[in-house]
Amino acid sequence: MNQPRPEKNKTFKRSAHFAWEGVKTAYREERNFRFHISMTVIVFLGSLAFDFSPSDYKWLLVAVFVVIASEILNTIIENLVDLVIDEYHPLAKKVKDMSAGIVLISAVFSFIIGLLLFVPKIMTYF
Ligand SMILES: Nc1ncnc2c1ncn2[C@@H]1O[C@H](COP(=O)(O)OP(=O)(O)OP(=O)(O)O)[C@@H](O)[C@H]1O
Repeated sequence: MNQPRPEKNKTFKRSAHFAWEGVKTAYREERNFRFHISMTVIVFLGSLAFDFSPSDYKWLLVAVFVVIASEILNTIIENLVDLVIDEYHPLAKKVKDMSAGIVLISAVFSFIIGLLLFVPKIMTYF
């Protein structure tokens, strides 16, 4: 398992390549990440049915990126905990639960933004 540490990325292109690899890994391995990406697509397609202003789209982007970024952060923390310890430990539980809490809080934030954006637009149809 012990392999020499890979060389540090020397170019922006190489760094971007490995960063993209990380995003692809999160997509492949994390069901919740795929769920949030699907929700993002649905929300943006849904927004086309309404008269969204540039400011509305700005908030939509913030809501979407907050959830996706916190999902990646949660995945990083879970993997790091598993790397350090593979048996039950109360601290590992604390760290993983708090990490999941980040996702929960950002999902609630995004849900509220979604309600504030979509509900008034939907109401105009009634
Ligand atoms: N090493 C550990 N020691 C103590 N509790 C743990 C440990 N690993 C996981 N847990 C508990 O199990 C829960 C689920 O952990 P797990 O790593 O399976 O995350 P997950 O359910 O796969 O999360 P996600 O759905 O975000 O991928 C944690 O929130 C924590 O309460």
